[in-house]
Amino acid sequence: MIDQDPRHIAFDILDKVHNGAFADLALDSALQALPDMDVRDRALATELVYGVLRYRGRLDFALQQLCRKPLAKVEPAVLNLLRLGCYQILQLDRIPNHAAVFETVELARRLKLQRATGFINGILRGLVRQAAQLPWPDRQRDPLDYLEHVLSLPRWLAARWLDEFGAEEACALAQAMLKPAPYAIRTNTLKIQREALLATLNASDCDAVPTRFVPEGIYIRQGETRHLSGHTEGIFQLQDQASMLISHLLNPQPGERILDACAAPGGKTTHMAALTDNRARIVALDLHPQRVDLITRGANRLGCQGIEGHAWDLTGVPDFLEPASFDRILVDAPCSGLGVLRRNPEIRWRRKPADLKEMARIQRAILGNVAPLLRPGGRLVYSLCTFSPEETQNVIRAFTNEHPEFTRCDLRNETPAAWHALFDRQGALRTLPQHHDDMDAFFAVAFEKQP
Ligand SMILES: C[S@@+](CC[C@H](N)C(=O)[O-])C[C@H]1O[C@@H](n2cnc3c(N)ncnc32)[C@H](O)[C@@H]1O
Repeated sequence: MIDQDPRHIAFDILDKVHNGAFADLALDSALQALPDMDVRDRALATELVYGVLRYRGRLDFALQQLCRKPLAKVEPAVLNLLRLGCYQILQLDRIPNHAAVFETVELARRLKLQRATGFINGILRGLVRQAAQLPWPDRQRDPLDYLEHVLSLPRWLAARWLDEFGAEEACALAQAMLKPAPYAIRTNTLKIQREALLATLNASDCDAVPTRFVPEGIYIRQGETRHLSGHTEGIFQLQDQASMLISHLLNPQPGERILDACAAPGGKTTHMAALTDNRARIVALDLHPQRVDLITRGANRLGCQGIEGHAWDLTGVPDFLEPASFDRILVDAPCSGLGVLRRNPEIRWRRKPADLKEMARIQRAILGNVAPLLRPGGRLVYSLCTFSPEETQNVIRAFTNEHPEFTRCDLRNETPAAWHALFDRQGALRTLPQHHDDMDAFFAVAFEKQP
């Protein structure tokens, strides 16, 4: 029988993440394999995985106060056990400290790490004794240390955010990125209207409210939707509100030919199909063939038509597509993902400073290769779930220098006044969770090609 202990499952997932897996995918597949697992145990396993990954910086600071050798020298499995125990002691009120210590040591035994049980027991018991006296850095005196050790950012990222936003904003952003992401869904307007879906959800166990900006968005404040038949029937799609804004900014129209350049898993492709009432022809490209399959499957579930998927690496010229043959192009580019740390908490530990320049290089190549495909007078939207200057303003500057036929649009001129707080002074979209209805941090800019 597979072990249904939530701490054991959390440990396994953290181990997989340490070896390169994505936490959300690894956790989903582990929990799917255990359909009979108690709902509270599933919630605890999820909380432990996401909590340890989000708070790792804070946990490691606390553990280092109790551990004589540098944590980097502790073997990874033992360190993950320590983090699991530490998270329960420092962050979870509902678990008594003695239970957190006992369960962690027991788990070490079950994992055949007997040799480390004394070490783990000593550190966690020391932590329980000293938790109230840990020397946390002071936010006013040392914001960089505070961002690193209290708000759990790797030091290079803490230093960047401090530089980009100033201490107060950097702390507000880092604090927001420690919270669980909101549970947002997009009404599939091909099948149902938002009011009707809200009524259905609220008549079940959910507490559902409309999103503030996007007309088809819904926040589920409490309850689950996965078990509802509506998911398999395709009446909604899990999607963040910021991500839903992007297809609106492209503004696709029925009868048009649209390129979704980096389309998988298809959240925005299927949204565009819905916005055009299935009357646009959408070419959806992605690097990985198996990810193109996700677009097709999503489109089938949601009843979307007119979508044609192809695998293509857009750092090369897509010579199978006619120049000037698209009315609109969306480049929802691969990026550093720093705007979605709440959803993919392992990203904060995986990203390295050099990644930002490398992502920018790919983004510039993709934009350069799709530019000739847009017809004169057509519209291109470049969007990202990040906000680093390398991937935003630097890429845009390089693109407009190399392509003077593209002019930037001020998105405030074409969107409802209620949305204007979402745009910067140049009219680019810049959402931040601490300011904008708890949305993910997205960036988007629109261009028009000279007629
Ligand atoms: C931000 S995700 C797209 C999300 C998608 N637009 C949605 O809303 O569901 C970026 C996508 O770009 C794809 N990608 C990465 N490198 C690429 C390349 N060189 N050419 C084409 N697609 C690429 C990735 O596989 C990934 O699916």
